[in-house]
Amino acid sequence: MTGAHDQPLLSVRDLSVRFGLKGQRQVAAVDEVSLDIWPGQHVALVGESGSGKSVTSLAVMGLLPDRGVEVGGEVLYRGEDLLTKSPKEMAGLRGSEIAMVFQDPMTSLNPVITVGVQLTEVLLRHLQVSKAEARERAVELLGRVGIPDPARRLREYPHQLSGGMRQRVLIAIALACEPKLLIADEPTTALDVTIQAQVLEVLKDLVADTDAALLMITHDLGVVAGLCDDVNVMYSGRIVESTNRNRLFANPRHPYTGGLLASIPRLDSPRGAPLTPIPGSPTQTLPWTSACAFAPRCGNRVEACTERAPALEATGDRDLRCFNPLADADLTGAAR
Ligand SMILES: Nc1ncnc2c1ncn2[C@@H]1O[C@H](COP(=O)(O)OP(=O)(O)OP(=O)(O)O)[C@@H](O)[C@H]1O
Repeated sequence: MTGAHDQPLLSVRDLSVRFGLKGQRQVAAVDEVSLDIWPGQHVALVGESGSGKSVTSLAVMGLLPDRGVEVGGEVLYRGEDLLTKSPKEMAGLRGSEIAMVFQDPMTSLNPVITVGVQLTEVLLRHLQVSKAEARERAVELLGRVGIPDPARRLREYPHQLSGGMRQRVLIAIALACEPKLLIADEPTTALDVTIQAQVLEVLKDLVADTDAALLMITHDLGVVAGLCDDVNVMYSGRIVESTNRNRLFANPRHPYTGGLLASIPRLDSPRGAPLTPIPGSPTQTLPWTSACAFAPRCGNRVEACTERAPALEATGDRDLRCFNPLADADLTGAAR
């Protein structure tokens, strides 16, 4: 593997993940997904529940189940395809090169092992350090993620910590070995709104301190705003719009992106102004094979949308999968 900055750190090429046995009905959870993350870059994968974000991250981490799943395409990490690595090789990369923070700290942390043991375990497995050095580093890490009295907290069990603290512990564990790539899957969804902001701040600082690249997986474009350089919007397993954050926020072109943006609360909107939800639900999708999956919910729908699938096309300042995109800064087109 090379360490050069002349290639993306992670390059996902035409990834597809199908659940179900061959020859039987298969569900395409992820299809035609391509994205690049350069060293130190922060990239978001955004979409509603069930759009395939988590499955994409599990494929990158080599954590999909062995059976009943068919994975296609390439996941190039520093130019080497992770999909061809053995489970042992992937276990070696996880934690040291690529780490992940999951949504729910209660299920990611082992409830019967102290926080200290869980944190030092990672350090001992991946770094050439003694037990005493690992403990010292664990105390330092807990301090860095803003946990008061870290030496005492190390002796505690996950249930003795608040939700926000548990999520900070998970961030500390993920960044313990200074991975080059951190994948954060809805890291603040399970937390109260005020705690969410604090935890995001901790994550942002630590990622910046360690110069890690970040893949942020979220349904919330608000989370993306202060954190990510590039944004990939996913709908029903495919990327529908992909561009730089500022362009996406100033001028969403896919009606689904427009809908996502219109549904986040804004500080500059008048008091009491209603939010505009995207009509329908993600269950109202059409198969991508013969239509645009978003068509049943789309206010910009034209005839072609239910006749054939739009391809993801480079349109100058972004990649877009849409027959009738929104005009400049038109946020109203998504809601009918
Ligand atoms: N083990 C599995 N077997 C069958 N289908 C699965 C499996 N895991 C996920 N799926 C399906 O894949 C699709 C994408 O799921 P995924 O969890 O990636 O969505 P998501 O966008 O991350 O949503 P959420 O935010 O709710 O986790 C869904 O339709 C889901 O039902």
